[in-house]
Amino acid sequence: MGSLALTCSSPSSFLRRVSRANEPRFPISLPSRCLPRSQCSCKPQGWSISTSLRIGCSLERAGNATPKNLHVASIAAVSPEETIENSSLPKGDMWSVHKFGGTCMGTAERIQSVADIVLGDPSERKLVVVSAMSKVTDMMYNLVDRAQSRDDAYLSSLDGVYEKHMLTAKQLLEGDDLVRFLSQLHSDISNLKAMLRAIYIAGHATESFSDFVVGHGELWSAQMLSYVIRKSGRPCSWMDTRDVLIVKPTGANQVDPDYFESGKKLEKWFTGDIADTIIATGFIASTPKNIPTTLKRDGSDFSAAIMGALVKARQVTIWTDVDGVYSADPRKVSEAVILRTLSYQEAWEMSYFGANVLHPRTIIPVMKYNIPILIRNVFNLSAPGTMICQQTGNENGDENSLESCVKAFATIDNLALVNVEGTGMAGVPGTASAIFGTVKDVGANVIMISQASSEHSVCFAVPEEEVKAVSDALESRFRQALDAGRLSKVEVIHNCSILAAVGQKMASTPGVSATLFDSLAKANINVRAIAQGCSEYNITVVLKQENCVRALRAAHSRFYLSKTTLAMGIIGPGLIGSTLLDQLRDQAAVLKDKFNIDLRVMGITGSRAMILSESGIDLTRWRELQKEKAQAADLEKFAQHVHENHFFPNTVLVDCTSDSNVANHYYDWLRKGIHVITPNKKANSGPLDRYLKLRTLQRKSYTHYFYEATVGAGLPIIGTLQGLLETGDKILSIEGIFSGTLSYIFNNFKGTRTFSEVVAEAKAAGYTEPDPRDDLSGTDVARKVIILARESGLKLELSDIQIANLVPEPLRASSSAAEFMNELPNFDGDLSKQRDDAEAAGEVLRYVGVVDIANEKGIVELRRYSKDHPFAQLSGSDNIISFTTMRYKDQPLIVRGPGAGAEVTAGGVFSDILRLASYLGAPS
Ligand SMILES: NC(=O)C1=CN([C@@H]2O[C@H](COP(=O)(O)OP(=O)(O)OC[C@H]3O[C@@H](n4cnc5c(N)ncnc54)[C@H](O)[C@@H]3O)[C@@H](O)[C@H]2O)C=CC1
Ligand SMILES: N[C@@H](CC=O)C(=O)O
Ligand code: NA
Repeated sequence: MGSLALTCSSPSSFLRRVSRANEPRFPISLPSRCLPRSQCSCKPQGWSISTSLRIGCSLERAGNATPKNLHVASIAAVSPEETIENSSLPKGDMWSVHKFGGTCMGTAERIQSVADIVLGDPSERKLVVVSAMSKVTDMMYNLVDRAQSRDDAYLSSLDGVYEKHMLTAKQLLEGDDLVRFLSQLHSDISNLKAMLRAIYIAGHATESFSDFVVGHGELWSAQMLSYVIRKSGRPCSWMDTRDVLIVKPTGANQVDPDYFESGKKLEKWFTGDIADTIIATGFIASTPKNIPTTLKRDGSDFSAAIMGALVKARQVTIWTDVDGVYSADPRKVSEAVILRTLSYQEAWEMSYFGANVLHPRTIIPVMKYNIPILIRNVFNLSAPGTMICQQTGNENGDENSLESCVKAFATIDNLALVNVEGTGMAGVPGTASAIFGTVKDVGANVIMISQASSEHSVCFAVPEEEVKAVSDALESRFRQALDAGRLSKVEVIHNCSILAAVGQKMASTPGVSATLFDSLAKANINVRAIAQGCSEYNITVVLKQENCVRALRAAHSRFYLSKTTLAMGIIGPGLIGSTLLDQLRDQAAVLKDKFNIDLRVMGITGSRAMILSESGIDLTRWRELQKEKAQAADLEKFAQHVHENHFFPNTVLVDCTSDSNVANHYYDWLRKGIHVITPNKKANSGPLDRYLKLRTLQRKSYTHYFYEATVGAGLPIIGTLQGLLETGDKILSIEGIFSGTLSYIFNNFKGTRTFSEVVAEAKAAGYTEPDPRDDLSGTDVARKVIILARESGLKLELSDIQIANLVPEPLRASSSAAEFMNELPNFDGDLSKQRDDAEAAGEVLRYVGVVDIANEKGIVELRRYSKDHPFAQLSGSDNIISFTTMRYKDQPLIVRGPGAGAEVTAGGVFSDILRLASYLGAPS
């Protein structure tokens, strides 16, 4: 204790300060009035007046004398800012402050790397703040805990602490340096042993005892590093920040720096012979009474920021083990990116929301002086890091783009929402105060608050573990109001999370919240509460915890990447499914690069085996993987994996089977927010009530169900019909050749060819259903007729359709498709005769389906058409569908083209997938 503080803003605070700073060691008497500065002649016995830039005088203690009395010459009004402004620190070269955390100081090699970083940049003066070696602070706290619980193991733990530093020092130092360090270490350990023994006997450690013990980690790490730097020839001083940093406890495990006192102490410290490189201890400081204390947990960053402010550093660099601040927690969002810049406010908001950035209190000291903080990775020097600074200009490119105004997303889990509701709250002053007063009385921390201006309800979030006490207290506080009905309820919604979008420019950019909520709606996520302060640095939404990661991914991808990501599960890798997978493989890169659409197949399941992936199956190898890595198929597990266990917010299951059991799941999937795309006709042509339930659900949710390929494969049949209906046209009838298989068969069933021969050809070409009897029986066409009839508003069941069945009666019960194909040649005669009769009349046979809207019926039959009719002109597997409507009455609207086959069908499914992507926000 060498100097007294004589500056303050008022005589009374001066009195407090001097007496606090000096009692009980330096009893002083003070004049009732101070003289003007020019008249100062104070020189109490045993003290000298030292030069000071700030005030008329400050006093230095000479020798061991204690001042008998003290005459204060002047009192200047000096704020802490001025204190720092006028600091008499070495002027000229700028200082930069660097802080290396415990991980950076974890081993001898790492300490050496830190030294190399410091030595590698001779450009300016450096004040390097270091943490204890990793885990040491925990070890030290553990020592205290053990000692006060009278556990003898504190002694062996202390040996462990000694051992760790001794071994590290031996790896780093040699000769006199090593001897000096080890002797200091030894002496510190002996003192600690005595102190811990006292704690052991007392069975209790005061906070200052405990702070004194734990602070040793920093003392040792700082000394070791300074020896290492000196060893390389660079002059280096080391600073025990307990000699410099003065902090005042504020309760709640926090301290406030006393810049004024600290500035003075620092100034004093600099009067010695100080090198241009200083290694300082993080975390530790002294109280105004000179008692060792700490800046509390994670205090080294704070130390660096305070030192930065005290020396008016050009920059404070926080060295850590990540490349910088991410746009979202990279463990939850694989696409999270490192942010190049953040404003102080943004960094502040991010830290509040639990992002591992900086403690908000670290930002305060540097923000005051506009000192930038750079976060850098000690293990990756090539990464530029994240700069936290005052932001004015257009740091991220396009000032007005949504991407640049939302910087990052953060989440807080394990919250509960409390909703206090009732008509008796509106217009009653004091209700909010009574509610939050009650919450305060149980000591709960309110994380966010939302109240609509109708004032009928107040809702707020508190940590889950505090909600029981809060709701009990509210119920008891408002018992009378609840009984009288003025309050209707105190409701608790458990298992909630907060998602916050953070960004300073949100304040001036319209559409940010619309985009955020749109992304959540599209991911089928329900928002329970919303809060946005006037500062608009963040928009906070509360949602169920189980949706939180998906919400985070949806919002992040929508804003940050502006990329539409879709997690897909492919069910039924048969002809269509495998062709689709190959098309996806060939097109994925183009979609990603040119259209910003990222499609990931997270799983493929057949009826017996499935393969799953966390980040997307390599589609160049999916067939091999199916052999090597497959597990037993389980559709529930499959859907759950694709939906939940991935990094993408939007999920689509693509059903490429013809299985009605798979179709039975659509309702449940849509309800869970899983989009469904399919060429499988079973859902839309199955039981009418199931169909209507499914479509009702689809219409009222944001979840999509697309099935273009169920009719006419890739031809735009469903889309055309929907377009006509949605724009107000009225459908009169739909008539056409809906079966690629039957079109192919009758287009080629000419001359002397047999029916069975042409059927085999259609099957080989991939036009038929898995069992060709579905085509020949007319069932497949009837299903398409039903699909179009229902789409047009008719409520028909499959059994309502009259169908001409082409499967010979005896083969309808054949056990397999293969057996049927074997037997079919035996029944060629009948159809050959029908064909020959038609040909003789100048006509052709065509298998057609009709939706007759006026008569509310569907027909599927084999008809004869003259050779110049459009239906007679088809080739290959062409479908032809003619829509007669009020607008297209005289000339029907006709869609024609190949309506079956692997490529065109898979292409139709693929285009549904892209339609979904564009509904979800991909550029159209
Ligand atoms: N082939 C075509 O030209 C067209 C076909 N479609 C429809 O596409 C769908 C697929 O047809 P294809 O690929 O030709 O049939 P496919 O028989 O070649 O493929 C179906 C696949 O689904 C698998 N599967 C069956 N049940 C399953 C289950 N419960 N779980 C998982 N996998 C299961 C089968 O093992 C098979 O791999 C059918 O619904 C069909 O109606 C639609 C338009 C045109
Ligand atoms: N088997 C069907 C194909 C798809 O629906 C057909 O032949 O048209
Ligand atoms: Na189609």
